[in-house]
Amino acid sequence: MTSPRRGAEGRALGAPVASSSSGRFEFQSLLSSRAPGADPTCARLRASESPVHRRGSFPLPEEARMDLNPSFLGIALRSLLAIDLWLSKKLGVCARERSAWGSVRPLMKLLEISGHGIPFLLGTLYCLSRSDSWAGREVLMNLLFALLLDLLLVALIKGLVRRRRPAHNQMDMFVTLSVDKYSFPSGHATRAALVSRFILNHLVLAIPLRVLTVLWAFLVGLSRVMLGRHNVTDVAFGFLLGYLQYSIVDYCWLSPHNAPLLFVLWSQQ
Ligand SMILES: CC(C)=CCC/C(C)=C/COP(=O)(O)O
Repeated sequence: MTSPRRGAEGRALGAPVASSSSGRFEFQSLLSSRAPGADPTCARLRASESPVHRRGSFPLPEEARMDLNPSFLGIALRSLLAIDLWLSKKLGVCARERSAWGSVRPLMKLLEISGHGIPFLLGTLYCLSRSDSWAGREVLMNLLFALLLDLLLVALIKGLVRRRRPAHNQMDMFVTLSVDKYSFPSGHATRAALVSRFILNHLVLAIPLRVLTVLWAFLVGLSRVMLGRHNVTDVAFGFLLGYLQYSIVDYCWLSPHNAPLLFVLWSQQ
């Protein structure tokens, strides 16, 4: 086995793990591409920049490890991305009418509408206008705040990340915003996680209804991938974001005590 000191010299480190049969092919190729011989310009720069080299010695093993870490992270991220794309394509079985599960597409589109922002916003506004109790108004006001916060955060992240929707997606969605051409994170998944956590915390429901609420959120997320709208990671991150958004709403909970003006104004409508 190569000693760490010898490993830090570059080429020599890669050589002993050259065999792909040893199961270390990627590791070896990673080291080779990092080796001074692989890129002479880079090698010169790295050698002259290294404080250890200036002292006329070899880099310490720790330094070599730090140098390699970003590449391991890069490889891990690229692998995750490749798995994500492969799995998302495999699961996109309702992306088109003639896809393998094309006949289930209408059901998936129903789930899509059930998690859309418009029915939730209109429904909350309607209930607010009909509510005659302060307690009910307080919960609905916070639900409205949660839905608006969700739209804002998702639009912000989609605009920043700008990940394209999967190539197999058919862009035939019901009312979208301009950022909805991007897919990360899934707005349906954030809303499903946020609303279901909100419902579970503020409505007194029998166990079967609580289970149904969680199942609905899960199915909304799954339908995004099956319809080919999203990759798996868009939905997974969406669930996480929606879950965290509820914590923000809970922390900033609006009440007649901390936002009296809002409640007075609304009751005068
Ligand atoms: C127009 C309004 C009020 C909301 C847009 C809702 C929408 C279309 C979100 C996109 O969801 P995905 O990111 O899951 O595709």
